[in-house]
Amino acid sequence: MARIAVLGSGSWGTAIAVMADRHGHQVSLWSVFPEEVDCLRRDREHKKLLPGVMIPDSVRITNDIHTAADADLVILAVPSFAVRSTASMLRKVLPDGAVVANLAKGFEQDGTKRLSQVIAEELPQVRVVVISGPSHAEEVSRGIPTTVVSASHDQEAATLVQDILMNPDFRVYVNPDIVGVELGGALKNIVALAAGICDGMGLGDNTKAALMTRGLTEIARLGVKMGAQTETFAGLSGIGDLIVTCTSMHSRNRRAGILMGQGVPTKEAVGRLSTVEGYHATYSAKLLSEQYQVVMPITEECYQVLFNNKDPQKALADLMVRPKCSETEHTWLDK
Ligand SMILES: NC(=O)C1=CN([C@@H]2O[C@H](COP(=O)(O)OP(=O)(O)OC[C@H]3O[C@@H](n4cnc5c(N)ncnc54)[C@H](O)[C@@H]3O)[C@@H](O)[C@H]2O)C=CC1
Ligand SMILES: O=C(CO)COP(=O)(O)O
Repeated sequence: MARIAVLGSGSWGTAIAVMADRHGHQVSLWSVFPEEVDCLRRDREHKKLLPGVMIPDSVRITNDIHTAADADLVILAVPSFAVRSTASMLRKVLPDGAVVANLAKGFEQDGTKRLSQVIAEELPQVRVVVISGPSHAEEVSRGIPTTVVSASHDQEAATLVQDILMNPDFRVYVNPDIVGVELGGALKNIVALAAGICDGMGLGDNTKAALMTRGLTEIARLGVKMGAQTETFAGLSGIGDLIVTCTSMHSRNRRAGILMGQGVPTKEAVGRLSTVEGYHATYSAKLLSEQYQVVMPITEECYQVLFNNKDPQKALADLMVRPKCSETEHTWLDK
């Protein structure tokens, strides 16, 4: 039995808390919002973000960040925009060597920092782990078999997360390639948005398969330039998460894309869902593609659609008539 502090009580935080409690751990679930804590304590259910999943009485719901102080494992489950502010609240709370596992998939908002870098800046005393992979909260909370990756520069910390969280419904692999695992999780959301747009436009399976495949190619191209291992993108946090997010109706990124493909303006579509990380990730990925001089045509077209009001039909047409190239040629336009 481990003491686990889950910070962030949206759909993913609640799902992980419920799963860990089911497997005998002592779990606390924290929210920065007193109103959210009140609702969760009253209903024992997150009616808005994870309806139908009861939170057992054994999960301690709290607004006190100090509950994280003596946890064996601290899990950050807030959206990427809130990772820095939440981590900074922990600065005086967590002891040296504490293990902090991040669940958010994205970048620092309006910037290019990976979230593990943000956490390390705010919490230099802790060991940072990233948990990523195909794992919709709606399924994990119900015990549907799921696999994820635990990645860290500190193998002992990655293995501790594996030891604590792994159970017969939730299989955890370790991977030392934190850069690749983190980038796969953050960048697949852009492709999921694009896949949703294609679905909303009524396009076919061929188009979606092409987007997913070429999307992964450009994710890996950027990732390798940033120091990731190519093989990681063929794993759970790469193609695995890309598949689930581009095909599942649980995905908020895909659902926002579907609305956009049906003609709903970008801001309205994104605003209708609770957290659409792909919107912000597109902005960050565009900056990264420029910084690392990597050609990312799907990201570029997504950026134009999301931030410059480009018609998705025109974006797709422009992708189809790009200059001829070889499928395996990765650097044909790189400087
Ligand atoms: N929902 C899912 O199935 C999965 C989500 N993720 C990632 O987990 C992260 C969190 O996503 P969800 O739980 O789905 O979001 P959500 O929209 O369901 O929940 C958001 C929660 O974050 C917290 N929060 C919001 N603003 C905050 C702030 N300023 N400071 C501190 N806490 C704040 C609140 O507790 C809120 O309920 C995202 O990066 C997402 O990509 C990753 C894998 C699966
Ligand atoms: O990352 C996820 C599943 O692995 C969740 O995807 P969405 O944020 O699109 O819902």
